[in-house]
Amino acid sequence: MLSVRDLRKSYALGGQTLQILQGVSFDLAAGETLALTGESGSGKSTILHLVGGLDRPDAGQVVIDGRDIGAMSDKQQAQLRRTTLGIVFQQFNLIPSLTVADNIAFQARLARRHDPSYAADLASEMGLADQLTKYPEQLSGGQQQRVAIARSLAAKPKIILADEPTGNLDETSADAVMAVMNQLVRETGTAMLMVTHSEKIAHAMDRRLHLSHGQVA
Ligand SMILES: Nc1ncnc2c1ncn2[C@@H]1O[C@H](COP(=O)(O)OP(=O)(O)OP(=O)(O)O)[C@@H](O)[C@H]1O
Repeated sequence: MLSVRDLRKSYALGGQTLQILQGVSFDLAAGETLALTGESGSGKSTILHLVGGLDRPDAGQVVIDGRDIGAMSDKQQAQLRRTTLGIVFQQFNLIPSLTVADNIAFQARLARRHDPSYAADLASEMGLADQLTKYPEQLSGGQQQRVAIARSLAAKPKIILADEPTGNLDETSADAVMAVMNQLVRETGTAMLMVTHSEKIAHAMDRRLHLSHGQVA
């Protein structure tokens, strides 16, 4: 479902070059869940951005569902993101002028896969049933995070890319949200690549990829 080969990425900072990824390779099978761990600054979010086509690598290859994203235009990558990927990043990127219900449906509508009853079920499993007519600014950070998770799942993607999706939640809510995410990805055969600092969450996933010094340790 996802194949990453020899991915390299550096950033220029104040006349210096920071080598962040120095040849990272891994695969993610359909339906598999993979935890991405490593110390702060090790390049975990950078990998998610490169896999999601939000940034381009210096070298290396990302193949999603058989398609090499490096060979695609920005427009083609955006199309692939809409149809194949569910993205939950640290900034939730909710649309302020849309209600919670419309935010949850947003990506599914773009992908022409909006299923109102599935979206409503997701909202209630995420504890958002009473929030559907509110706007993002009226929600807490943890509620906004759950809207972003529900939005990514509602579009029934093949792969979910998630960057610490429960980072803003207390432990009980985080456990509940992770349980729903794990159950749904298993039921629907969705693959998931998730950055986490939590041992408990990493442990509950099929496999772990630990980054250290720019490489898979
Ligand atoms: N656009 C950028 N320009 C310069 N440096 C950057 C840029 N984006 C990331 N970096 C640097 O690259 C390194 C890796 O960042 P990244 O966000 O991928 O780490 P991370 O493992 O996700 O960290 P955390 O666990 O703290 O979220 C960091 O040192 C960061 O400062």
